[in-house]
Amino acid sequence: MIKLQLSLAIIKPHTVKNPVALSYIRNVLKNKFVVIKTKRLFLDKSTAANFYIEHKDKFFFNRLVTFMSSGYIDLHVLGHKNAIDLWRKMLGPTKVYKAQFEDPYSLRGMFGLSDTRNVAHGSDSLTSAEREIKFFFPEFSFYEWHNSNEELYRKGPIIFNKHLFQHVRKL
Ligand SMILES: Nc1ccn([C@@H]2O[C@H](COP(=O)(O)OP(=O)(O)OP(=O)(O)O)[C@@H](O)[C@H]2O)c(=O)n1
Ligand SMILES: Nc1ncnc2c1ncn2[C@@H]1O[C@H](COP(=O)(O)OP(=O)(O)O)[C@@H](O)[C@H]1O
Ligand SMILES: [Mg+2]
Repeated sequence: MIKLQLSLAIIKPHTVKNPVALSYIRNVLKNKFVVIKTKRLFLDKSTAANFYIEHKDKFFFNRLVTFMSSGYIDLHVLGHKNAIDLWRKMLGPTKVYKAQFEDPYSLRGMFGLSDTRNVAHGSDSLTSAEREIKFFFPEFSFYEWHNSNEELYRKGPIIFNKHLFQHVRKL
């Protein structure tokens, strides 16, 4: 038995504004993952800076923070037995030319505009997934997830609620 792992996906502002990319990506999320939580936010600069604090000394930090607070973002907590690696594999390489050259049908290969505007974010480890989910969903209980919800989502039955853009238990 392999338990569902959680990852955080963030659909970045330029993608939320692109109906073709957004509907393609939503279709992937809905069909390949269990979507546990979804919400749309407009970040202010200081929240975006806190989220990306590990990059504070990089040359691209300022443009990254400005970009991430330039429009709505969609947050999705994804469940899958291999959620972290699978979502990052679907994203493809961080840098747009590398993505286009090495993995043209990855999401970044297809929809990336630049190294900053590279479609979406994905947690890169178990530790960062937990930090990032807590960052945007402070009410999310990891205790409850591990002790009851994980099994309920894994064994089902679940249905997809398209208004919430979440899978929910079928009662
Ligand atoms: N000090 C720098 C500045 C830029 N670059 C690289 O140079 C390329 C072009 O970057 P940029 O000017 O940032 O492209 P933009 O189209 O302006 O994209 P964005 O602002 O969305 O990042 C990118 O591969 C970037 O990683 C770099 O390696 N070192
Ligand atoms: N060389 C770069 N030039 C511009 N922006 C960058 C560059 N590297 C990373 N970024 C931006 O910072 C974000 C975080 O970087 P990083 O954590 O290294 O990549 P990833 O999102 O693939 O985990 C990237 O998704 C991208 O938006
Ligand atoms: Mg990263």
